[in-house]
Amino acid sequence: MLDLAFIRSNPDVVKEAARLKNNSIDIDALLALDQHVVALQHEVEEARAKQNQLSKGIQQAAKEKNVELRNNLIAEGKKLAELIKAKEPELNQMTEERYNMLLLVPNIPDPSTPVGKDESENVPFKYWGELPEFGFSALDHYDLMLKHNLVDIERAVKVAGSRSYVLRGDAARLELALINFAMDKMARKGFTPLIVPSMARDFAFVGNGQFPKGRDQVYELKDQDLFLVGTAEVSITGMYKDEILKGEELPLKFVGYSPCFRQEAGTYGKDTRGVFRIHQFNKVEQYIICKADHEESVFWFEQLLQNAEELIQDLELPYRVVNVCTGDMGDGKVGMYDIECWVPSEKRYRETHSCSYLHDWQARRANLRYRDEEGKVRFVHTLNNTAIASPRILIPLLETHQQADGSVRIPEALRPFMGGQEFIGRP
Ligand SMILES: Nc1ncnc2c1ncn2[C@@H]1O[C@H](COS(=O)(=O)NC(=O)[C@@H](N)CO)[C@@H](O)[C@H]1O
Repeated sequence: MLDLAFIRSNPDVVKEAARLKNNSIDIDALLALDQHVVALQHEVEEARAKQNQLSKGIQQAAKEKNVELRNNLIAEGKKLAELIKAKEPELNQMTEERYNMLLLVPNIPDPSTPVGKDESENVPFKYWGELPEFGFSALDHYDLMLKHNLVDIERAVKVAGSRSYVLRGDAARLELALINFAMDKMARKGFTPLIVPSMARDFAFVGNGQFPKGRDQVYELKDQDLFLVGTAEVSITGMYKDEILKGEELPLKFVGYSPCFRQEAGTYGKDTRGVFRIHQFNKVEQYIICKADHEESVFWFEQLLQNAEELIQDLELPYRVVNVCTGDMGDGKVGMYDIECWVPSEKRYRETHSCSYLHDWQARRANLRYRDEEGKVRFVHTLNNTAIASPRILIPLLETHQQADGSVRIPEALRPFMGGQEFIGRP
């Protein structure tokens, strides 16, 4: 959410941001509604102030035994009370309507964000790693998993329906190893490990930006104010709601693990092979709460990217980084980098990480604040990036490290988390 004062004084900037982000919000309608609310608020406050004066007048008249004046003033007070009674419900209803519209206003993209209509216009700006030349007919991730009995989709579908899977044997161990590997590396970088709830209340989804838009991607628990998170980001954003953090304790640096749940509405028929796009997966999330300063946010934005790059380089996976364009980045972002790992079977890069900075757009929605060095209470800035998401990362990992004999080499960095094991599929 943007500051209403900012929208009032920069309507064209906000309209341009909405246009660039394919966001259909009507800023003129919002500002007209806002003017209506302000006028009505003023009317009700005026009436209230008059009422206070009147009650003083009534007391004074009573003291002076001036019955006629007292009766007139009481009658006037009654008229004011009726006016307030009539206007208040309308004021509350329009204030709610204005708030709901404010939730739909996108953040302003940084000038360095490429302008584009969709992901085809994201701009790759960094490549790392030699693309693998196999010299044998390489298998895709699903065939590799079937070959080594590492997955059971049929039985998972029996239990949980489409886009579900069972990881078996070394794939199950590999996923746990990757989670541990990521949590361990990030903890050594001073990020506080968290294991957060995968169920969260409505306010956490509104605060994070998943509600109201994107609600169709979220599983709801029947008859409770509880929903399944699609990312630990939602739970962490909700944790500090309404608190006032001390400036000196910022930045808060978290590495949060949680199972993640997504309806994947609108992706019917897309990425249906294997475990690329599923309803439930596990993710280790980097999350920063920092002071409200653009340079500080940009610093952490680059840090979060670098952390993820280090993790991927440790896994010896060729990748590229793309600067996500305005049409693909979503409402809340100021800037966004996706990391895409090379998937040999598809001969293209596929997304494995997503890194964003949002200034105070989430903080304003979730009421996340801090007291700055001047003692002023301000909204914080928030940022997030994937550290590891599995089984998505298993796809480039298994394919890239497959050997001629069909076994898969486990990267050095991962071996300590796999009991020192060097291969999958070798005795
Ligand atoms: N339906 C899905 N199935 C498997 N993996 C997924 C799915 N949705 C997202 N992911 C993985 O989770 C990563 C982060 O998801 S994201 O929506 O892009 N971004 C976030 O959730 C942010 N909180 C940063 O992690 C993706 O890059 C991808 O690796």
